[in-house]
Amino acid sequence: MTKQKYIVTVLGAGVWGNALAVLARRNQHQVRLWSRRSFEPLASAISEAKIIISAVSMKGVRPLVEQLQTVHLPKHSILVTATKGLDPLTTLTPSQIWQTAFLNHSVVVLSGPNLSKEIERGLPAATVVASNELKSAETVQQVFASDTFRVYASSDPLGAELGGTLKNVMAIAAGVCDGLQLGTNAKAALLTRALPEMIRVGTYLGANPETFFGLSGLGDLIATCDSPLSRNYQVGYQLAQGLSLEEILSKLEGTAEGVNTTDVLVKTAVRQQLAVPIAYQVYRLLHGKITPQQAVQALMARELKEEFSDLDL
Ligand SMILES: NC(=O)C1=CN([C@@H]2O[C@H](COP(=O)(O)OP(=O)(O)OC[C@H]3O[C@@H](n4cnc5c(N)ncnc54)[C@H](OP(=O)(O)O)[C@@H]3O)[C@@H](O)[C@H]2O)C=CC1
Ligand SMILES: O=C(CO)COP(=O)(O)O
Repeated sequence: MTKQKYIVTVLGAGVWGNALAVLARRNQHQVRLWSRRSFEPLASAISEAKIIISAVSMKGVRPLVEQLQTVHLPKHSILVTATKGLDPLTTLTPSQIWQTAFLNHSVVVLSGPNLSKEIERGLPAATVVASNELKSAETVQQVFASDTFRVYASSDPLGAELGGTLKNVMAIAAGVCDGLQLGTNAKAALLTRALPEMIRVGTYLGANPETFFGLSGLGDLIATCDSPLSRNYQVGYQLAQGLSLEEILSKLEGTAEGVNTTDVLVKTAVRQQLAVPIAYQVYRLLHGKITPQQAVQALMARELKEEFSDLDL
C-alpha cells in the first residue's frame, strides 16, 4: 500500500531540524524548512501543512509558540515537538507548552536515541512518537518510518519527552566519567544509577515509569552517554579536561540542553525533596562549586543503602 504524502513544515533549522527534514524528504513528503532567519514569513511556511514540527531549542519554544499564535494554523494540522528541554520559568515541558497554546490541535512528541549526525548518514535508528491521541502519533509514525528509521508509537508523550530531556543531565555526568578515564565499571554504575533517578523525577512529573525503560528513556540514555557526538557528553568530557563551561559552550556545535535542564531539575527536586544525587553533582560542577574529581568523590562517599531502597516505582 502506498503511504500518504503530506506537506511537512519543520520549524528550526538547527542540526536536528535539518536531520528531520532529510528524513521526511527521503519519504517523498513535501518538506519546508523554516527558521527565524528565513525570508519566508512563518504564516506562508505553515500554510497547508498537515505536520508542523518544532525542532527549536528550549529557549526558542515560547517565542515560536507566541509567533504561531498570531498566524492561522491549518485546521487539522498535527504539532510535533522534538525539543528536549524544560522551561526555566514554569518547569513545563515543550509538549505541555504547545498543548496549552493550541488546545484544538494534536501534539505529538518525537524522542529517541537519535544523534543527528548518524541519522543524516542514513545509519539505522529507531525513535518514539507519543501522543495522548494515538491516531496522530500513528500518522507521524507513517511520515517518518523507513527501512533505516524505525518508529514506534506510544501513548505517553510526557514520559517520552522527559526521558529525552533528563538523560541530557546524565550525559554531562557520563562525559565527566569518560574524560577522567574512570573506566567501564564506573560508567556502568553511573548509568545504572542514572535511570532510577530519571524515573523518580519523571514519575513525580506525571510520566509512566515503564516509558523510561524504552527507546526514549534507556535507549537515549545509552546513546547520549556513550557518544562523543553528543553535545551534552562533550560538555562533561571537556569540563573533565579542565576547560571552563563558557569556553566549551562557545565552541560547541549547537545546543547542550542539559546545562539548562540541570538547573530546572535540581530546583524542582530540592523543592519536592526528590533524591537526585547525580544531577546535584552535575549542578554543582556546572556552577563552578566543585571540581570533576570532587563530584566523583561526593557520589562515592554517599551514605550506604539497599540498592532499591529509594526507587519508588
Ligand atoms: N542534534 C541532535 O542530535 C538532537 C537534538 N534534539 C533536540 O532538538 C532541539 C534542537 O537541537 P539542535 O538542532 O541540535 O540545536 P541547534 O542549536 O543546532 O538549533 C537550535 C534551533 O533553535 C532555534 N532557536 C533558538 N532560539 C530561538 C528563538 N528564540 N526563536 C526561534 N528559534 C530559536 C535556532 O534558530 P536559529 O538557527 O535561527 O539560531 C535553531 O534553529 C534541542 O532541544 C535538542 O535537545 C533532539 C534529538 C536529537
Ligand atoms: O538527544 C540527542 C540524541 O538522542 C542529542 O544529544 P545532544 O543534544 O547531547 O547532542
